[in-house]
Amino acid sequence: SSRFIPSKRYDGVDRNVWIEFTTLAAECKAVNLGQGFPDFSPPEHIKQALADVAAVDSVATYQYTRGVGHPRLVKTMSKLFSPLFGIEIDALKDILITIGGYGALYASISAFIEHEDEVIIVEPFFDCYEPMVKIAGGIPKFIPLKPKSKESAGTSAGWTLDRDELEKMFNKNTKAIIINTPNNPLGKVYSREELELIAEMCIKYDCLCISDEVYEWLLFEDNKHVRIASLPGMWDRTLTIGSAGKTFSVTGWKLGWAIGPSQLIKHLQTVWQNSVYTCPTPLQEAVARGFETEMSRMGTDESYFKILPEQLQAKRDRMVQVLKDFGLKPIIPQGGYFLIADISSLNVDLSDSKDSGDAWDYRLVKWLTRNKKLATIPTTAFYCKEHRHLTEKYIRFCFCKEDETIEKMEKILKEWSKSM
Ligand SMILES: Cc1ncc(COP(=O)(O)O)c(CNOCC(=O)O)c1O
Repeated sequence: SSRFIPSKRYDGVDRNVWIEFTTLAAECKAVNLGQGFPDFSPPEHIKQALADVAAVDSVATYQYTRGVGHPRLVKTMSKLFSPLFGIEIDALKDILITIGGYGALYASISAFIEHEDEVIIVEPFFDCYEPMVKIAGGIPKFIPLKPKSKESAGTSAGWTLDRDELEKMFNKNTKAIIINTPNNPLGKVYSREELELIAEMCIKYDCLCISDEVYEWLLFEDNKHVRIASLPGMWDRTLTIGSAGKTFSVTGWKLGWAIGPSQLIKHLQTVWQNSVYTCPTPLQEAVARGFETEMSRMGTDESYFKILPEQLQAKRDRMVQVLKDFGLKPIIPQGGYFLIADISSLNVDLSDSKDSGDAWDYRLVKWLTRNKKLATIPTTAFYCKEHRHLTEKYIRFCFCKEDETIEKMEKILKEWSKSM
């Protein structure tokens, strides 16, 4: 009956690109280069850690643990991350453990964004930032990364923010800016200089920085991950988002965190104790042991934080070659799980009326999934409506996949090029 009218705060955020395209990929039994999850196994030690935890019938791992973070996990994380942030991280006050990076984004935005607060979102952006800001009553303001020239368009490093354009976004109503490095879907890794510019604006306009760093270990070539929270004047105004899923290739464990100063984190802890309250104990215990193992092998050839990026870089290069051989123009990513490719050379007849209202890339991705059994993700999902024209001719590929999966993609494209 019309009596049960849903709360207005969720108006307009019902459509979700992950549900739409993951469902379609499954229905079509397509090769899934869409949703960002590894189709290969996690490192032995993290699997063993969960097995060890499950094998011991102890109250400590089958019942509730500390609501805002399992003691063993936050203690290990404060040891691991303090030198990386260049500050003494208090295990109990400066960390909130959440349900995935999503949960940390939700807690950060819910804790600090309210009616009429403006939040600057750098595009392309991980799609949940916009609805989370709107649900909190905030006003998202979008600024796109852009290639300065045709040549620089070919790598994610070439897509940058213009200083004047960025400064124009800030005003007295600006409450926060959300950045993501390494970026999804572009694969851009912000340089220290680029982060210093953003830091300068945050300090000048006295606003928060939410820095989504879930791909913090996945950098290629000699790219270095710079944590904006470690820059002068930024620790006190930055919430850094992390993900165990992306750190240990266990996306299904859905465990993440926010790291920041206690005067900010205490408000995220308030959001958490009034919403989800606590996260799964066994997974937190397993991730704690995973971090302990990695700390004991940091910087060695056995470090997963060395092995995984090397594996992904090789997969990236393989996929780039396959796409170039097929006449597409991939943007070479500096880090992360993804790349976007200019597919305007594909003159596919998309007169399929079913999806006529959608952007071109939405229709093309549906066509590819249905007709070529190749699942990808449209990049306009990572842009606001007004800026969709900037990347309507790009689609996103995930290369965090088994070599066999990339070979299947190669086969499909080779078959296709024969019939062209
Ligand atoms: C930038 C970013 N932040 C946060 C998250 C969420 O992390 P978690 O899975 O830990 O909640 C993700 C996970 N993305 O996976 C979906 C996809 O892009 O295919 C992410 O990419």
